[in-house]
This record gives sequence, structure tokens and C-alpha cells, in this order.
Amino acid sequence: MIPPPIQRGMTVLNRDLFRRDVSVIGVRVPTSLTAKFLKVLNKELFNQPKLRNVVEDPGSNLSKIVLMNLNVQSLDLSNISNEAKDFINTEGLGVVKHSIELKYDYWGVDDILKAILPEGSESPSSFTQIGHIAHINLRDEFLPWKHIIGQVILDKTPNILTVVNKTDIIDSTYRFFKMEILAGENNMIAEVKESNCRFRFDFSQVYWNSRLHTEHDRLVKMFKKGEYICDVFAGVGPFAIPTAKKGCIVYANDLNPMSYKYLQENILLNKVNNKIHPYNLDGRDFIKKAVQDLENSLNVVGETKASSEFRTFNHFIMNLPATAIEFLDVFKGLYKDKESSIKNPHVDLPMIHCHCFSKSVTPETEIIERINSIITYPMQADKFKIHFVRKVAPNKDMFCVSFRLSQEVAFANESNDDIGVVDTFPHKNEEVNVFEKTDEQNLTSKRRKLEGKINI
Ligand SMILES: C[S@@+](CC[C@H](N)C(=O)[O-])C[C@H]1O[C@@H](n2cnc3c(N)ncnc32)[C@H](O)[C@@H]1O
Repeated sequence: MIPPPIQRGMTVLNRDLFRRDVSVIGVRVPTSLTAKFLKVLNKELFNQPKLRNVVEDPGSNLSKIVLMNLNVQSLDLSNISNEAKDFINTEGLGVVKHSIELKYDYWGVDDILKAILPEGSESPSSFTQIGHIAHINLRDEFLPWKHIIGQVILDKTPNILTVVNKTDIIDSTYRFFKMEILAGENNMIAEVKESNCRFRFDFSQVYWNSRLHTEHDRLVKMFKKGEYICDVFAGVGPFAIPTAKKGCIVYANDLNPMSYKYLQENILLNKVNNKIHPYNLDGRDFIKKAVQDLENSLNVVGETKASSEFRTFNHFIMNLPATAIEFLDVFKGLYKDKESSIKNPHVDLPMIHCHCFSKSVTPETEIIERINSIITYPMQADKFKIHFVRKVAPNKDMFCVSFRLSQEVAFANESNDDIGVVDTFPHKNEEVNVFEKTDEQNLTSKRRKLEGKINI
């Protein structure tokens, strides 16, 4: 690939400085002979990405110019193959100089950034796409060029209207990242499609991670139509909504008022309002309330009364990996009032799917120890199924531990009211640093092209 002109020291993107006139040697060939001549040429051909080997001849409409490789620099064609030379001589073809003007549009993100950033830098061009938003995580060394990097990604990526830099500062409660807009529209309301459902949310105020797609699908697949599912840390609904769509009854909760707002919106968007009960509570309060609400609702429809069989959730989902294990104490004595009806061999206590991080070299042992110390009625290691979800940092992995709530824990003679509501983490609302819109016209035309595509 012909590189763009080097522009070290550029701090504001000037696209006009990315012009390059490339001088190419060409052979003027009658149109009728062009195909034959091309067969003779091999290594001699121009062969540059996105550029033609054969161009119009400005001097005649009866002939074409066949462009030679950039190694061929002299009109005497000294370094081309004998076969090609013979063809040219036999047919009496003329040799000309041809000029090609390359502009900013010709090069890709990496080419442009390599020309601007300090020599030897790895191009920081990789990003994750959330709807129309590209988010990158720039290393400190690239921060002086952050707006240029954002603008080049914006210019060269179809469907992207906003580029943000996601910093490592995470809201400790609601788990969303502080981010700043580097280029494009100040519009953080993303729409994405996952598991055949639509999700709309403000990416600067709620948690969303497309890398969890497989984990969302894995658990959703596990649930059977008609089961009762309790999603304790539901976010904007990536477990809850597909689960409801497959015919489960879902109780879904998130403490972040913005997640709750978009969870409700997504429930409507996906037409599952008769299947999901949304809550905006702390996880502990929610678990107690959801268990009670489900029981009341079953009583209303006569299910529990009609049979002496106890019914409750089939599954709890607890995806708050930083602290979910600490919430497991709420299950101690959660069903102690139901002991007589539940101690029926045909009744299963719920499965709990609790996400967590581990930095241990023996994560299984470490995780089980942590869970057992919280539930205080230790369970054997073989009662836990531990699934590796993903690597989140070089020495930190995310797991999902699945286990069935034990009778010892469920009927423990402890009042889980004593546990109280623990606000484990102070809430820190980071402000999103918003920059001026850039290249309004480009964006408007891009948006027009995108219209109809975004509404998935
Ligand atoms: C890691 S996110 C998971 C969201 C969603 N389940 C997913 O898979 O994308 C954890 C969620 O828990 C919520 N959260 C944090 N602390 C909470 C608490 N004490 N009670 C309920 N929700 C909480 C956060 O707002 C966040 O949306």
C-alpha cells in the first residue's frame, strides 16, 4: 500500500495535508490488445489496493493506459520481464508517465494514524461498537491525539456517529464507565440488538457489555418455558428480556434508576410487558420482595392454594461479579416459613447463578470458600458448577457459579430481615465530559444514510 505523507506533530486533523501525487509509468495499449497485454504482465502490474491497473487514456479513446508496478520507474522499462518488453516492442506500444492523486479518503484508519502518531506506535484503532457508538480505551500515551484518533475512526467507519473514550474509572455502584466524547454527535442513547431482542439505553449512564452476549444466551437457553426467573442485577434487561420472550415469568431488578427506566422501556419495546415485573431496589430487598410477590401472585391465581405444593423461583440470576457473592446471605432463612410445604421430595429449591471475579490460580477452590463463608452452611464442592465466562484483565477472570439453594440455607432459623439493606458501595455519579460537535455536515449525511438501519 502506498503510505500517506507523514504528518507527525499534527494535533488537529487537517485532511488536506493527506494528499499525495503518485507518479506511475504506464504503457499505452490499444483497447483491443489490453487483455492480451495483461496476460503477459505479472509482477510488472501496478496492483495497488483500491486502485485500477488499467485507466482511461486522456489522449485517445481507442487506447488504455496499463499501469506498471511502482518499482518500474524509468521510461525505458529496463527492469521489466523480457516477455513484456518483447510484447511492447512487437506491438510498438508507447510508454507514458501517469499521475495519480491520492487523498485522505484513500487511506484506512491505521494508515492515517501511523502517519500522525510517533514513529513505531501501535495504531490505537480498535474499538467496540455499541449501536452508533464506537468506544475505545486509549492508553495514556495516546491522549494528546485523542480527538484526532476519534475523528479518523468516525470518518472511516460506516454506521458510527459518535466516538467515545472509555476510561478505567467505573461507577462503583452502577458499574458504568466514565467516558468522554472524542468525536461526533453528543448522543449516547444507543440501540442494539442481542438475542433477537432490541435494547435502548443511555450508554453513559447504565451498564452494557456486548462481550457478555454468549453468557446471556447460555443462561437464557438453560431456562424452560413457564419457569419463574428472578434477575437480581438486571441492568437494562439482557437476561430478563430474552428470557421473558421465550415464555418465562421474570422478576427483574436494578438499583440504578436509569437502568430501571431503560429496562421498562425495553420491556415495552420487546412487547413482553405481560411477562416481566420490573423493580428498582437494592438486590437484598428485591430478593425478599420478589419471593413474597411471586407467592402472593400465585395465591391470587389459586396455584399455591389449589395444590399444597410450594412454588417459587426456578432460577436466580446474580450478575454483579464484583460483589454478588456478598448478597448470598439473603438466602439464609429466606424460605424458613415454607419449610413444611417445601420439604416435599418433588419440590426443588431454586438454582442460583452467581457471577464473580477471581484472581486466584485455583479459582474454583477460592470461589467456593468465599460462598461457603457467606452462606455459613457450607456445601460440598461437588454441589457447585463453575463456568468460566471471560478474562477481564491479565490476572482476573469472570466466572458464573451455579448451585441449588440448599435446605440448610433456605430454612435456616435466621431472620433475613436482620441482614438489613447494606449499601455496600457509595454511589458516585461521574459526569460525562461532552465536547463540541465536529464535522456537522459529515455526520448529517452519515445519519441520513443510516436512517432505517439504526432502527433494528
Ligand atoms: C454487571 S451489571 C449486569 C447488568 C446485566 N445483568 C448484564 O448482564 O449486562 C450489574 C448491575 O447491577 C446493578 N446494581 C449494582 N448494585 C446493585 C444493588 N445493590 N442492587 C441491585 N442492583 C445493583 C448495576 O446498576 C448494574 O446494572
